[in-house]
Amino acid sequence: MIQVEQAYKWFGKKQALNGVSFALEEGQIVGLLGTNGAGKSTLLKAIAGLLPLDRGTVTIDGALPSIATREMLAYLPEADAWYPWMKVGDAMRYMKDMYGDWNDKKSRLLLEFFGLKENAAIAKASKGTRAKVKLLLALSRHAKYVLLDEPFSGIDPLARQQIMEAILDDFMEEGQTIFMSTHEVMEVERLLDHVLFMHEGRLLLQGNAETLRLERGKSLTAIMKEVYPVAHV
Ligand SMILES: Nc1ncnc2c1ncn2[C@@H]1O[C@H](COP(=O)(O)OP(=O)(O)OP(=O)(O)O)[C@@H](O)[C@H]1O
Repeated sequence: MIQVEQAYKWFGKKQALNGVSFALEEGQIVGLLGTNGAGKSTLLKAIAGLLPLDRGTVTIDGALPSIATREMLAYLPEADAWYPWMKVGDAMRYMKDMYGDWNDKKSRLLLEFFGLKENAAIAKASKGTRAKVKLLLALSRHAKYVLLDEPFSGIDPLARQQIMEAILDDFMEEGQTIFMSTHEVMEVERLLDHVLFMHEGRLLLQGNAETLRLERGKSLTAIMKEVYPVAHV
């Protein structure tokens, strides 16, 4: 279980997290939805063990973020995570060397699914192709928790749908938890088991997706419009 309790983070005077608390059960697809600057990336980095909180705690299966918890987490960052000279195959080998849970068979299937070439230079690839490389690198690990920060950014809408369906049907592993940030609630609505709505460092609403839909008699997309201050949607 990923547990976040009373998380606070400041960057100078800017407060990025303002008392965020939640717990994520295993085996779920969780959406982290929110406005620009809501604190989504900051929260994911704190869980990934890349950014210390100023106050509060993150625990992963009861342990504070450390080298050991990083082994349990695959993290897809918003920024590119490879050296500029790397080809797709170099990035795959780099991740294989870094993480003992790299799954060669799955990485081959993902390579084929995304239509990527091992000898293609990543730096010269389109934004959408680079997003696919990042997804390949994150999903090829046999990690219990997969953190995806804006994973579909730059990928065209048609391909996004196919990728989401493939993640759900073919690439998500038993018991794995996928926690992903996105602005596109309508696109991911069908995928999500659980949802967190963030705004200006706070959680506005969170819960089981189906329960929220039943309680409020509307889609997550409509709920999102309802919970966010109009000027910021
Ligand atoms: N390294 C940093 N230095 C200074 N301010 C930062 C830093 N990282 C984040 N912030 C600020 O903290 C706030 C939260 O940023 P964060 O990137 O977590 O939001 P986000 O929800 O991921 O936004 P977006 O959807 O636009 O990517 C923003 O106001 C941002 O400008």
